[in-house]
Amino acid sequence: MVLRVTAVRKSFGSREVLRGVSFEARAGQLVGIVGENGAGKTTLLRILSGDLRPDDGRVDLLGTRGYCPQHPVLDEELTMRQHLRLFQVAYRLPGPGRALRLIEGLSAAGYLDTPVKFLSGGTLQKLNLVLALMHDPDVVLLDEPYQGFDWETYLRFWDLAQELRGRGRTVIIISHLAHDAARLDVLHQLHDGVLGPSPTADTA
Ligand SMILES: Nc1ncnc2c1ncn2[C@@H]1O[C@H](COP(=O)(O)OP(=O)(O)OP(=O)(O)O)[C@@H](O)[C@H]1O
Repeated sequence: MVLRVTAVRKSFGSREVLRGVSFEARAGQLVGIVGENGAGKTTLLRILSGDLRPDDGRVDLLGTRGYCPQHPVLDEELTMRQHLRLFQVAYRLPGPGRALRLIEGLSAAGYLDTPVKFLSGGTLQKLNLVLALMHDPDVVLLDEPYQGFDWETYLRFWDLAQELRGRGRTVIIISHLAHDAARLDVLHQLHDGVLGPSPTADTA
């Protein structure tokens, strides 16, 4: 098991958002987590990424992780290429090759030298996604990764997800839409602070 989440609890003040979330994911699995607005999906993903500590419970994760947050954390003044360089150093990668191939695959190479403040929402999201994938992590945590993508890019995203899966990566995708169920191996629904099978999932 690459990822094991056991009885994770998290409250904000008196609001109990996660009330004992448990699930497991294997290498080469595409796992979806859906739930209504405010259900706690982002909170759960932040805990999996190590960005937020749970009040109780544990997360066991083998290998490296890549996190694509819902709201990109980028420097407005820097270009795409400068961001890739910063993350290349942070991840200790020998070169930008994989990042540039990902950018190319998402049809964003034309914006490499554009400062982030001038990028469209969809292009910004492409950069956000590439920063999570460029070190080819074992576990990929994606918070609504295709928001703002046009249809072509949305399809390319799913090709990319399948490619990661084929190479044994574990991909956790948060969405508030259940219509991607058929593309996933497992679909969980976060409801009332716990995970259950989604009523629309038939692929588990
Ligand atoms: N840092 C925080 N401080 C206080 N409350 C928070 C904090 N982060 C999240 N919450 C609350 O926790 C609840 C779950 O929020 P979260 O963002 O995890 O939901 P979500 O399922 O991702 O929602 P959406 O689909 O709208 O993105 C919400 O009621 C939110 O207001």
